[in-house]
Amino acid sequence: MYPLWLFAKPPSLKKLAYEDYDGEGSSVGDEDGEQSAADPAVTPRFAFVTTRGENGDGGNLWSPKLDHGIVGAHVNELALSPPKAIEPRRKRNPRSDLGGHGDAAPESAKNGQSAPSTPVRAPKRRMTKLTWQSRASPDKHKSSQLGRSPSLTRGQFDKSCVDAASDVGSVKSLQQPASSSGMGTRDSVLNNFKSGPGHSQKGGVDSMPSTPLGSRKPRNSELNRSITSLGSVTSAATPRSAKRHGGHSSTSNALAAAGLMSTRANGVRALLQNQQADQVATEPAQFQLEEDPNFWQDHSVQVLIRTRPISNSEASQQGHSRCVKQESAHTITWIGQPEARFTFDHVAGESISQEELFRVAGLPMVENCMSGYNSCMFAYGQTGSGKTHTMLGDISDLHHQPSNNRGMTPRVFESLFTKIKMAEELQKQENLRFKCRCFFLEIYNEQIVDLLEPSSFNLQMREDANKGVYVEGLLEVEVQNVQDVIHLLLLGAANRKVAATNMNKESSRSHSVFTCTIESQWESDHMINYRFGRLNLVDLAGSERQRASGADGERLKEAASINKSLSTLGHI
Ligand SMILES: Nc1ncnc2c1ncn2[C@@H]1O[C@H](COP(=O)(O)OP(=O)(O)OP(=O)(O)O)[C@@H](O)[C@H]1O
Repeated sequence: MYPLWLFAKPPSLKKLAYEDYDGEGSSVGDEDGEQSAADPAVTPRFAFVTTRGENGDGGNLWSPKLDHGIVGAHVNELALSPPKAIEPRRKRNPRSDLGGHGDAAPESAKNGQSAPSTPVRAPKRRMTKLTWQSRASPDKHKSSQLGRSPSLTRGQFDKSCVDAASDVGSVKSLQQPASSSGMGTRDSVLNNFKSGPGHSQKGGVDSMPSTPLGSRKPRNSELNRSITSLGSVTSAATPRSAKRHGGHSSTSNALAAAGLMSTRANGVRALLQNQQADQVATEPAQFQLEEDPNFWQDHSVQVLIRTRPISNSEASQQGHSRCVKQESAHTITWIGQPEARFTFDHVAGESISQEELFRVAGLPMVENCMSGYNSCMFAYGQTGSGKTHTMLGDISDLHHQPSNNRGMTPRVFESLFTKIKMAEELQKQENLRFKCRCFFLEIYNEQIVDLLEPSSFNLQMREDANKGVYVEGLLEVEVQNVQDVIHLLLLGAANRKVAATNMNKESSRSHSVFTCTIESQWESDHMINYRFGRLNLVDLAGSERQRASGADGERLKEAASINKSLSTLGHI
């Protein structure tokens, strides 16, 4: 099951919302049936969501249809973080906290089997951190009457959390069949949802009306059209009424902002006339991202939204004013009509540095992987929103003069090898040794290509009783230090398919996956102990609308493949 997410599309906010409305766990779409939803079958641990700081045709959140509440988000990055489906770290043997090497694991663990000595418990399931709140909606009353909560839930990810319960320290555990965590999990998620907004740990659902589920069933046409062309994420999440009356906002310049929104809905025009828009400072308020280790221990999956700054060209075309404002470290508000507030686990403002982001999202993953937990971080979002910037960043001179703009991946490995060195030093007497192996692949036009050996293309995925799901013929390289990883990153980045589009002059045309298997062994009580953890860093290709990106010919074919595979993510 593990690699399936490579082809998958993280659920948009809309999908998350509709998933709960639907209440059946089946695929759903909007009235155009362009998008589907299902639980992602991976064990995502941390989710990024980033947004373009641009307010043109490809906005990032959709204006809600009043009687549906929130529709969706063109969420830009989803990255996943450490599994918490396991015994809380604070209860473990102190030695394991140094690198997680205190638990005696049997010899059988060597071949990728879980160490039975590690207790596993179901993860704490929590309600949404993705919520939507309507304020100053002229139809607020109507909305309540309809009894549809506009709140969003990230409950789908909870399934992954439960899956994560079984992936303690082993590759094998990642390979469970999807069915092993099927409806029961979803049911629990829905039950949680049904139990009301009070279960939300953070976020603005308090004022939400209670929500009867199942108010929206998927139609056949919706299901059939779930595989969509590029840009459908936006259009799928745009209410039909908005589409009908929307269109390009001629005055979208005024809304250029680091934000999440649809510029296609009437609300945008209304917004332009709204004096509130003037209140939005050109310089957004800044909030500190929380570095709260306990939070990570208690929650398996996190969604972080990152807003990128407006680029010079956007500023010259659209101006500097913003249409969203950040109200806290967890909420971001679109100042439209109706005003809409979105809540995430973390909101990273446009001023956040790569270093800060790494400390919040990357560091916990490193620690987790060293302790034998599988972790995954992936970036999802619209083209040009900053996924590659976040995941890879500036890796031009990493050997000699690392740039402050280097992204998550190089930082994760810098930290990993520093920690490995320390742990090996600390547990010298136990003869602790780490071994790391990496592969780097891309999925381009629905084909798997080895980025470290580009002559190997159209690689096949296989399933094996021992190895689980794997890509046949993929080169896996042992790395001993951060320089080795940098070498692989540079090699892979050079081989990755990139092309210029109207929306991004270096647009990734493929999904890339950098995976490192971290294996450790040490001796204690006359036994050899083994531990495995896997770290997946994924930079998905961006969703785009053909009209906005200007893709044609080969670019258009790529775009269709990208969108198809992103949509497929929703089926897993
Ligand atoms: N947080 C940021 N700060 C400064 N510049 C950024 C930031 N995020 C993105 N950018 C810049 O925006 C441009 C587009 O970013 P990037 O290529 O990472 O987008 P993307 O989401 O990966 O797009 P695609 O899906 O088309 O590959 C790049 O020039 C990048 O340097």
